[in-house]
Amino acid sequence: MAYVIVAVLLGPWYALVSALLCATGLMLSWSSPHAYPIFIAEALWLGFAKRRDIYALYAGICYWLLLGMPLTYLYIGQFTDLPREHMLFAVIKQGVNGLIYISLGAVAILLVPGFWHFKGRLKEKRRRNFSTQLTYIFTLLLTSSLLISILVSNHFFLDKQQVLLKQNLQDSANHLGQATQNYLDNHQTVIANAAHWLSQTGADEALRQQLLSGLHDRYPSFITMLIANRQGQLVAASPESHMQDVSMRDKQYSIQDRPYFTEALYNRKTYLSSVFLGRGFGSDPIVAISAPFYLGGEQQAAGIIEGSLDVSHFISIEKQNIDHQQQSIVLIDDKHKVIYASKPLKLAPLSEFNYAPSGKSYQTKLDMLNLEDLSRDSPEYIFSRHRLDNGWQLYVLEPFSPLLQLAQRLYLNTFLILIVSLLFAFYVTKVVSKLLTGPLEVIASKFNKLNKEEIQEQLLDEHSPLEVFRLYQKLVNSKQQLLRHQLELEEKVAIRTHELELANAKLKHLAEKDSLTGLYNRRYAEQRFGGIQDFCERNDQPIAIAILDLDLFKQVNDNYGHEGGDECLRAVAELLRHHFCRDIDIIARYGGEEFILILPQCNVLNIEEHLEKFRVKLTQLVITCPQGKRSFSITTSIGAIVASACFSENLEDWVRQADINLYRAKNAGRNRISLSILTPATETGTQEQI
Ligand SMILES: Nc1nc2c(ncn2[C@@H]2O[C@H](COP(=O)(O)OP(=O)(O)OP(=O)(O)O)[C@@H](O)[C@H]2O)c(=O)[nH]1
Repeated sequence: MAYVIVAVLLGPWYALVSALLCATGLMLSWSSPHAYPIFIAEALWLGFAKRRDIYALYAGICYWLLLGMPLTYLYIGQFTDLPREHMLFAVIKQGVNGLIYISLGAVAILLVPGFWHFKGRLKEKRRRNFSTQLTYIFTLLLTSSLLISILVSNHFFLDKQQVLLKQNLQDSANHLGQATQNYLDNHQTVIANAAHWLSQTGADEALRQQLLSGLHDRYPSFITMLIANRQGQLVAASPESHMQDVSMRDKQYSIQDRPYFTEALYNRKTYLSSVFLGRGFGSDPIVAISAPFYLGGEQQAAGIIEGSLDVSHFISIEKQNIDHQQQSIVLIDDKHKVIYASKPLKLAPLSEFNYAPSGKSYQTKLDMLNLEDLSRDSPEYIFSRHRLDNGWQLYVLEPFSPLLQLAQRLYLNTFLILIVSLLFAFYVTKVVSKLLTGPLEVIASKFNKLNKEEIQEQLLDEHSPLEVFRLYQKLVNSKQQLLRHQLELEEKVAIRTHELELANAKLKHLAEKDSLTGLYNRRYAEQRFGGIQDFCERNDQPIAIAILDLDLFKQVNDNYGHEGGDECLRAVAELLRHHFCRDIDIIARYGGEEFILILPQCNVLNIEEHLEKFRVKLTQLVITCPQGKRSFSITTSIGAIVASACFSENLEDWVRQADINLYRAKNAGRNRISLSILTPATETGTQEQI
């Protein structure tokens, strides 16, 4: 968890250091270096995944499936003694463990305040959509809670199974141990009673044989029985045929060297031997029970009676364990030699009972052993033992593999449940996020192009959450208000624009026109002349410029007042507008009682006539003074020139020439026209007047 958190918060290189420390700790605790490659690779993987802004859990799942589990498999196969059939389990367990600590680390990161997050080397953070975020959080919580709950319940279940198993084994060991004890005690009592009976009945050999055969019939667990005298010579045997076999084979046959003989005779007690191979009557593994008998009140024993227990008869003990058929038993004597062992164990009687303690690789408190040397494929057993009064031990063994298989099944189920749950989580989250974000997306897309009519329509269906519906209503209200404001604004702008246009027109009028006469002013005439001259020059056309100066205007003012003068100026202007009515002509008030006419593209031949007509019209014009209703007329002197447009681009040059003519006209007696047509020769300096 430590290096998962470091990888996500601080990036791959800090994670590498952290994983080194963590793996060292694990190595010291497990004495296994496998943590180094697996966890260092994992830390780097998670760190680099973070740089690509991949969620830790998704990166972790990929790591364990693609690298972590294969690496674990290789490691277990190469460097451990784990039986092959448990490898898959170990690999899955490691993968599940990996997912647990990654998901816990990822949950912890969710709780870490934002300012701890390392952003220095991070590539630009992608903005994730709601569905992706929801899927991750849902998957993370599901994975961590599911894994923890399943593993905790598995743990308790397996723990309970182990306790039950241990208890069963203990019960079986106690029960079967007690049964073995009773079995031995019974047979020892039989031999002791027989010895007592021999002591009572005296030395009649025929009677002894009869007793022995009768006893043997009643206790078939004895494979053979015998009675020997103090010298170790047989006096009776059962089956009786053994007696003839022995006497025929060796007249001097004696059992003096047998422990069951010496122990019983000299120590004068009922004796139970360890397991040994019989000789004389056969060569079966047997346990001898012997007891001394006495004759005629002698202190010394007169001989012994002995019964050889057939060790295979201990199967009767095993049969008592009918309820636990999976359990096996091993009965060993005080020298650790096998007296009896259940068939599946394949332990021969008299073999050394060697076993190695095992189970270190499993987290279990059960007592476990391995019957052979701890090698890969040797079966492991859980065991319990019972010590008998004579030092013998009864082991009850149960194979460990069913419990292990149960644990494996649980882990495999956990793994499968996890995968199914993840798929389910993806599906559910998609549905949920669609339920949540669908209406928002509809609102977002529709509001983009929403107009007033569309707002009235109901866009959201009845499944949309209340909060989203309220948001929708607020947006609709806002949009309606906005549209209202927009309309009001548009109206205001239209009014303002109209006012502005009027003001502009007024300004333009003021800037271009003469307020008294309504004609263009001098400034306008000067501005326009450049364009007109340029146009005519390119088309090689002449321009006529005429300056009109009203004659003796001062007298008009004097005689009729300024109102009369102004009215006169307005009347002249009106007449000018009517007479020079071509669109391209420019008529402007040049100053005081002076007017200028700019007449482009004029006909040189009839321009004078045109001016003359105006002059005559003016003389005929009757001007009525607004005050006093007196009428008068006026004349004008006109100085004009006609020249090619290339004469000059400055109006002043043209006006200067026209002024000269005006001066001439004034001097010549006023009310006349003085016109010059400037030819190229005259344009350079001299004038030619026509
Ligand atoms: N009423 C009125 N008089 C103006 C206006 N502008 C100039 N005047 C007068 O026009 C008169 C021009 O007189 P002058 O320049 O002496 O010339 P004139 O009396 O016309 O004599 P000649 O030009 O030599 O024929 C002056 O008395 C100016 O006051 C105007 O806008 N209105």
